[in-house]
This record gives sequence, C-alpha cells and structure tokens, in this order.
Amino acid sequence: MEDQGSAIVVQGLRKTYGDNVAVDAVDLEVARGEIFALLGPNGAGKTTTVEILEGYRKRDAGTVQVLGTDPAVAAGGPGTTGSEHARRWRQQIGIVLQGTGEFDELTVGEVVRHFARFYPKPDDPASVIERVGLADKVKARTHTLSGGQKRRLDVALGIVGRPALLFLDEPTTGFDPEARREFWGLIRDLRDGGTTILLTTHYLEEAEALADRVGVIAAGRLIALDTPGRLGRRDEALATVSWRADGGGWERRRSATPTAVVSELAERYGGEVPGLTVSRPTLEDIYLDMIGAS
Ligand SMILES: Nc1ncnc2c1ncn2[C@@H]1O[C@H](COP(=O)(O)OP(=O)(O)OP(=O)(O)O)[C@@H](O)[C@H]1O
Repeated sequence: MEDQGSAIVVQGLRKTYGDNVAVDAVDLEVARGEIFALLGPNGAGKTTTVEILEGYRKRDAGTVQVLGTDPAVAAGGPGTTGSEHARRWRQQIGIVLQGTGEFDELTVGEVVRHFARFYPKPDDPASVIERVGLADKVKARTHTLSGGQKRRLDVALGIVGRPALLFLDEPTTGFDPEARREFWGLIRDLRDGGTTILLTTHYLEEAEALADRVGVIAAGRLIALDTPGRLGRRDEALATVSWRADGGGWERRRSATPTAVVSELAERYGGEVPGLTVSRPTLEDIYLDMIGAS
C-alpha cells in the first residue's frame, strides 16, 4: 500500500450480469493526485466499474490494482476478510455513494464525529463540517437537512478519514448552482492536498471544471479517454461565428480561422457586428456526438 505508482490500474475489466455484459475490456489508469471523471449515459457501466474498484462488486475478468492492492482480495477473498491489510487499505479510501445523508435522530456533528473514530488519523470533524458548508447545521438532526445538505454530509463522511483516494458518485446531484461552485472549490482543495479523486457525473460542466482527465463509457466500453480540452479532438474543432443577418434571423459560418471571419465582418459592417458570437463545441456537444456515434 506504500506503492507510489498509479492510484488505479485496470486492465481488461469485464463484468456480466447473466447475459448482460455491463463492463467489457476496460483499461484505465488514474495517476496519484489526479481528478479523473468517468462519464457515460445511464446504464453505461460507471457504477459497476467504480464498485469493483471499491471492492463492493466482483469482476468476471481483468486485473485491478487500487492503491497497490487488488480490491477483490482486500474486500474479502477467502481468508482475507477483516485482515489487517484489508482494514488499512479501506482506511485509505473515501467513498461518497449516490446519497443517503440520513442518520435517524443523530445530529450532523454527532455523525461526523462518529465516523471519524473509524480512522487512525481522522481530520478534525469541526473543520470538515465547515469545509462542506454545514457549520450552521452542526446541531441539526440529519433528517431535517435539505437534499443538497444531505449530499454535503455524505461528502463530509467521505473525507473525514483523510483518504488518499476518494470516490465520488454523482456528488452534486440536487445542488443549487452556488453550492455546486463551492463544492468544486472543496474538491480542488482536496486534490491540491494530494488526494486522488475518481468522480462520476452527468454534468459535463462539472467534468470540465474539475477533471484533469475524463473517460467516456458507453455500453460497457471505454470509448474515449483524454483531457476535457482534447476529448474527441475538441481542440481541433471548427469555431462557429454567428451574427444577426440584415433581414432578421441569424447567419452562421464554421471556420478554422474565426478571427479572419470577424475582421471581414467588422469591415463589412463598419464597426460593431450585430449579435456577434464566436463559439466552439462544448464538452457536452462533443460528448453527445460521441455517445450518438457509439
Ligand atoms: N445488480 C445488478 N444486477 C443486474 N444487472 C445490473 C446490476 N447492476 C447493474 N446492472 C446492469 O449493468 C449495466 C450497467 O449499470 P451501471 O449501474 O453500472 O450503470 P451506470 O453507468 O452507473 O448508470 P447510471 O448513470 O444510471 O448510474 C446496466 O445495464 C444495468 O442494468
């Protein structure tokens, strides 16, 4: 577990449920200190993949190393359940599942302090509560929290053990825009502190804002892997220049040299070009093309 290689190495991963091949031939490597986002439509195989990495599901084929350990072994191969090695491995991993955030009559402070006791070197519960933006809810019973606040509590529980590797499954579902921005700040702080983060999300702007690299899974296969800026050769995509046409409506021109197009238009209009915009495909445009093509 002291291995300083990649945080996650997956080769030839396959998982079937009866006749349904949920994950097939997936190769993936996540470097230490990286934020990696796994994207893909509903049912693509993201949760299955992530739960195999967490040691909660068995694979049918392939090799997996997570912080230098095979999660299938750490999570309970014969004779290994509850072993010291497995316990130490699990203590280095933080998991934020698709939310629960409710703990009967316990308060936020009680729950976070309780979870902190499971770890050898936990973070200060009060500071964690503050960082997830629940300082004013420390004495609130968890069932009184709003949906977004419950997700924040889930995140607090995922990070209180100071994990080396944090799994976040659709962490900001139900967050308002301001809470989402705050959450992104928290995730970046964790990364800057050395935490490796594997994130699944359906929000493309979240992947763009956070991820060093993204992987796209469709129908169980990894169909693309790159930085958000380069995914699907996005960096080489043509720009679209659009402006309001003389007779109403819009004119559009796709171009590899949009500056030249804008100069030409500026000359034609003798100054301001009405309604001028220059845009390039968003990560969402690229992603949707990719998913459609696959
Ligand atoms: N426990 C299970 N038993 C049988 N089939 C399952 C099970 N879990 C997942 N599947 C199937 O495996 C495929 C992948 O599901 P998975 O939950 O990994 O997708 P996902 O990418 O996480 O989707 P979502 O974005 O909706 O969370 C789907 O076809 C799903 O129906």
